[in-house]
Amino acid sequence: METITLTYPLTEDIITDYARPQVLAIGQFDGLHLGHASVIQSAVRLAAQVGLPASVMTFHPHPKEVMKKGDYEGYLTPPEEKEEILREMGVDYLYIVEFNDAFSRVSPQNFVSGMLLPLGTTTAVVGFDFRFGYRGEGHAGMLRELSENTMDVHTVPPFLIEGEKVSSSGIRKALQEGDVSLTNSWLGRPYTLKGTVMHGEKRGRKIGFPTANVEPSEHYVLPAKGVYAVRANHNGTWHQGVMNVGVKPTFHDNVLHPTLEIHLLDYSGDLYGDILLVQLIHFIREERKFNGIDELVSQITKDAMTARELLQPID
Ligand SMILES: Cc1cc2nc3c(=O)[nH]c(=O)nc-3n(C[C@H](O)[C@H](O)[C@H](O)COP(=O)(O)O)c2cc1C
Ligand SMILES: Nc1ncnc2c1ncn2[C@@H]1O[C@H](COP(=O)(O)OP(=O)(O)O)[C@@H](O)[C@H]1O
Repeated sequence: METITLTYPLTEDIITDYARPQVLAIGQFDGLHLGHASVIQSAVRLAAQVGLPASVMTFHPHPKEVMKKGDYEGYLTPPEEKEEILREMGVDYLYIVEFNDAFSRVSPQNFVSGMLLPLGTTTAVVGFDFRFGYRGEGHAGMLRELSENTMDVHTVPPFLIEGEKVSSSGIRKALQEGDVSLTNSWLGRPYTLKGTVMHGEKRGRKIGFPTANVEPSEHYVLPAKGVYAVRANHNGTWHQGVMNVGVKPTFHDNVLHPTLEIHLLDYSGDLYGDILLVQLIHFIREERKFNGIDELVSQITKDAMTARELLQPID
């Protein structure tokens, strides 16, 4: 898969290098959840049927981040992770359109005539609720007409789980409520965060539970405060672990921003400066204020046992 950053209007170089007949799935696709996967898989299937490349067009930064609407909570899948997932899905070209103030004002007509058609899009594949162009005035039903019938358009129906429409907003809400089970079932994989291990207060090792403090590498949607069973990948090896997302009320008052701390169950070594990929597997309990270190340690010991029981053995 090749990743290409696009700006509007397209440059002559981009058109020379990338204009070709292609099947293009278009969307924000934050989360790449099962609904998004069904749109992208439709594009990959259609492309294979007609012998054309399968492409995906997405937008970065997230429009809500740029428009500063105030309800922007972060990414479920930052660009790098999106790229990895799309590569595995068999996508040939990933176009990342730079979303900025000027792009937000491009009309639906100009998006089609200045972006989709010059790239050679023969078929556009979009979700049922796809909106595009200034103020989201464009919708799936307008794409064919705006292309003057030169583009085929496939609209993919909502993906339902137990009668509910899988959506990025539903996943964000579930994560912020600590509902790992719904999050992972709608994503079709465990929610994953990536970050670097930073120095903390050095208390963990003294109480028998060293915890790697993970500073997220991107502006992720953070899970609710609480304790989770996790799997963590360090240099290609998966470990079982138990993570606290919180403000450590036993030791601190008035901390605003939660930190992510992971105790790996069967590990000892130096992780500082290293990258961990952390998969949320189960929610265990809410964070609490304990009456002293002994109570906290006895609870963390129980949490570690619970995590061990909840996590499947790793092959
Ligand atoms: C599994 C687990 C559960 C935790 N639960 C709580 C909790 O409920 N309340 C709390 O104040 N701190 C909790 N902590 C955070 C500990 O207070 C923290 O790991 C310890 O103070 C070490 O901090 P340090 O890594 O900055 O040295 C938890 C930590 C772990 C690993
Ligand atoms: N099983 C383990 N799980 C997590 N970190 C570990 C483990 N064993 C050793 N470490 C190391 O210990 C550090 C955490 O120790 P801790 O005393 O909590 O210090 P800090 O407050 O700086 O996080 C980790 O960053 C890592 O380098």
